[in-house]
Amino acid sequence: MRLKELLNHLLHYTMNQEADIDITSIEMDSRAATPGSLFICIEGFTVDGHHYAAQAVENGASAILAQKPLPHIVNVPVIQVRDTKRAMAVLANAFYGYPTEKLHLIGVTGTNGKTTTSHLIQQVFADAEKKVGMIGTIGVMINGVHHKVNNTTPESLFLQKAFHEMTEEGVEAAVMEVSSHALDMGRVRGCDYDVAVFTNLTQDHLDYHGDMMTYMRAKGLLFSQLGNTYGSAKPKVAVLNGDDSASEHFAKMTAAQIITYGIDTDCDVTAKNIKITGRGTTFTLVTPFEEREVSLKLVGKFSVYNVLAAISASLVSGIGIDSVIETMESVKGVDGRFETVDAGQEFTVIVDYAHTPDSLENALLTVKEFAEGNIICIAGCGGDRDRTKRPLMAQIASEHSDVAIFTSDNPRTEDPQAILDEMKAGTANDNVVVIPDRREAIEYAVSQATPLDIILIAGKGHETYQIIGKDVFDFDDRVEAAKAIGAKK
Ligand SMILES: CC(=O)N[C@H]1[C@@H](OP(=O)(O)OP(=O)(O)OC[C@H]2O[C@@H](n3ccc(=O)[nH]c3=O)[C@H](O)[C@@H]2O)O[C@H](CO)[C@@H](O)[C@@H]1O[C@H](C)C(=O)N[C@@H](C)C(=O)N[C@H](CCC(=O)O)C(=O)O
Ligand SMILES: Nc1ncnc2c1ncn2[C@@H]1O[C@H](COP(=O)(O)OP(=O)(O)OP(=O)(O)O)[C@@H](O)[C@H]1O
Ligand SMILES: N[C@H](CCC[C@H](N)C(=O)O)C(=O)O
Ligand SMILES: [Mg+2]
Repeated sequence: MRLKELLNHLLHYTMNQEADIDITSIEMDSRAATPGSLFICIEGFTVDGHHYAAQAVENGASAILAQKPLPHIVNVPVIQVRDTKRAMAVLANAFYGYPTEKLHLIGVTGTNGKTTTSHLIQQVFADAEKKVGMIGTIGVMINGVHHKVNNTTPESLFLQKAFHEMTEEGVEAAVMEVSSHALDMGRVRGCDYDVAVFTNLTQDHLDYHGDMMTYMRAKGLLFSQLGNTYGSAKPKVAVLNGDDSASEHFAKMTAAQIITYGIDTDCDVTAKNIKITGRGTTFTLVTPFEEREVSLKLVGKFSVYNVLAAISASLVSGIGIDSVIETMESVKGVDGRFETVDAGQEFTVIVDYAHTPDSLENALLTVKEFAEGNIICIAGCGGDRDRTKRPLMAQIASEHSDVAIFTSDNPRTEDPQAILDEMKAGTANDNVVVIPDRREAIEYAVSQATPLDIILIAGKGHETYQIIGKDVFDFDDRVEAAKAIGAKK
């Protein structure tokens, strides 16, 4: 695309020189710049991309977009705007041909359940033989092909590129997790959502947002961004959890139509007669049109919420109810979410991604519903993350288990023992054992387990690494548990 044509999409900018050049890629990392690139300087949390403009030019970049003067760059055009991140969202969208306007785009936000709900919706579309894409914690999937990502919701440049690839592959619908960080940092600006789903709001990420009200407002941006297309054949829909009071705020923030789901309050889509066992969950689904019996392989009340959210989003997306229910009944689970490890042992081992107070409590209460022996819970709290959730998670772990083992979960640049001390301060219960090394913690849990016991290994789910300092080591709770079971035999 010609640079001038691209810049036509911006209202205001200044330029140090006239240039009629072709732009073949947009990059925000100087190391990826090549001849033909427009390099965008982003002020990050760790470094300032403006310092890398010269390196981008050395690597061949044909133009630079900045929000500060760069007088030392004279050989290539320097375009200056007020806010490069905002401009990047506009330019990436234009460069890739406004891909989300060609997709049925579903965004899922909330503290817990985004990955699970997104996977359920994705599976509905795949089973209905629609080409589908997905973006989230576990990666980017385009027509069943997996690509790794660094963020649950990537930067606008990466997002628009992924959507473009989806349209090139003939994808009709895309479902994505929308994190509060992404909403706050403008990563999803310009995404044309058709359906926005809210799972729930409980404590997390207060290191970033500061307080719950600010955290909630960030989540609300998804609903205020949901387009207003009255009279259109394809209305925009907000799918809200009626049992969570934050939905009242989101309902006010959107001009879209609203459908509510829930269990405890009067909602459009609801579940009654819920029966939970260790092997699955059954309930009666009630929609505005009919009642249907549903039998899930997923366990726990929280799973019913995710399923109701996914059913609502799928129905408003035009998928027939028979097909939607068939998918819900067939889904065995999501990678690292309530995943059982079976290495021939007589006790149960469950690996789960609960890393917030609410999700840990839900996971443990679910285990309690069917536990016949002791519950042994392994829990840890991430370093360089919300410190205020540490004592809360510790208290929940010890209160709802017979043995609580506190261990490391990605200590990152913090001292692992200091994180454990902050956890330990949250509980006076005497059923707590502190074992900083996660492998040893798992070995200890396995050594203590007797038939009928349940070990819940929380926090890392699908993760296949442990981050200590800045180093990333191979580590998979499922593999470690199987090894420990093998060694016990
Ligand atoms: C705090 C935060 O959100 N950081 C994000 C941010 O990184 P940063 O600000 O540190 O970037 P930086 O390293 O300072 O670099 C600034 C600029 O200089 C450029 N640069 C840098 C070095 C160089 O040699 N050349 C160069 O051009 C970089 O490419 C970048 O454009 O921009 C990066 C690129 O988009 C993100 O990957 C990174 O997310 C980090 C990994 C992260 O951990 N983020 C978390 C807090 C987050 O966003 N989490 C949510 C999920 C939460 C949930 O699941 O509930 C998420 O959506 O992932
Ligand atoms: N609806 C829910 N309500 C409460 N807890 C849930 C819910 N769904 C899942 N969980 C718990 O939260 C954990 C994480 O679930 P999931 O990965 O789906 O959430 P997420 O919102 O994508 O998390 P992240 O913010 O890390 O991407 C699960 O392992 C489970 O313990
Ligand atoms: N998206 C979450 C994931 C946390 C997973 C947990 N294992 C940890 O490292 O704290 C975060 O980045 O805060
Ligand atoms: Mg997720």
